[in-house]
Amino acid sequence: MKQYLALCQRIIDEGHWVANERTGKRCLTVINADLSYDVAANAFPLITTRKSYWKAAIAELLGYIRGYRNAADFRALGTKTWDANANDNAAWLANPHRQGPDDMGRVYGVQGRAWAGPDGQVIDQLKKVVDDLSQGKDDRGEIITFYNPGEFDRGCLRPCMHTHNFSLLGDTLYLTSYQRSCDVPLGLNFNQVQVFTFLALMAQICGLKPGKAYHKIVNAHIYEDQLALMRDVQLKREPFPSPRLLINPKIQSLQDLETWVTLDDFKVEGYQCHPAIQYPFSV
Ligand SMILES: Nc1nc(=O)c2c([nH]1)NC[C@@H]1CN(c3ccc(C(=O)N[C@@H](CCC(=O)O)C(=O)O)cc3)CN21
Ligand SMILES: O=c1ccn([C@H]2C[C@H](O)[C@@H](COP(=O)(O)O)O2)c(=O)[nH]1
Repeated sequence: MKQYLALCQRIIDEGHWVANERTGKRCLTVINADLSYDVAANAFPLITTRKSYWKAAIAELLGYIRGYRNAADFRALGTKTWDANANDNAAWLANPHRQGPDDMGRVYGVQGRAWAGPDGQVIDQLKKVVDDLSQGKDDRGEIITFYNPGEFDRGCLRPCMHTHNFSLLGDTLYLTSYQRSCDVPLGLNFNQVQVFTFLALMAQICGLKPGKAYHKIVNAHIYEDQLALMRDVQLKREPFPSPRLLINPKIQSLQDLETWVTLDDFKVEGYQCHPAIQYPFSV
């Protein structure tokens, strides 16, 4: 939690104002942030200086793991976070590749599970990594990347957290995740949960111990209409200790994640937080 607050404070102290054409808003911006999470110690990086809707963040992760491309499927899992990008973005609504209401296009999970190869083959990046790690193998290329410039025109948004690189040292699993663009008040609250949970889940289904997760962010920003709430409300609060994440131990395979797992299989223990803050969301 301290590293999150330190990043927010750094943006306020050192940030540069950058105009963003896509949203029409200005963002207070810094370049480069390195966060890390101790998954071995189960220090779940939930924001405590406001109420965090962590279940929605895990629902997003589950949707990516399942290769979903439709905001309705994400809603069925328990999150509305893709509704606006799928349905309220003028450029995407006018895009001939959009397949009707709620379609997000070939984003995140589609690239992770069904990357289109040059000869028509479908490449399942996640399954390759799970199969290798389950056999104790790390070929130094255990990478799942959603970043496919050849198909940017087929999706509603370019992936923000775009690459997850797993590593093995003995029977301990590590994760390094890369993010090109980060909405620190809203997105990072979710992305921290996702990096942590992705490592915890992969270790569990591959029969490994979780180690540390490293989260590398390039452009970290606060939108102009979020700034006062962050500076004058959230940053004035004292953080509480980290809670713990409990994952149903019956989750034992990728197939389990694809078929029966729901948000009821995740619990948070010891979460103490300050009241909710509603930050404006930019589409
Ligand atoms: N501008 C922007 N910021 C983002 O963080 C973001 C995007 N766009 N587009 C794609 C996804 C969608 N994400 C989202 C979307 C909405 C919330 C949000 O509204 N969160 C609220 C309430 C969540 C709830 O009630 O479930 C929050 O207070 O955290 C968070 C992340 C993250 N990504
Ligand atoms: O997982 C996510 C997804 C999105 N974001 C934020 C980062 C930016 O504020 C917007 C995306 O806009 P771009 O113009 O494509 O950079 O969404 C996030 O923080 N986390």
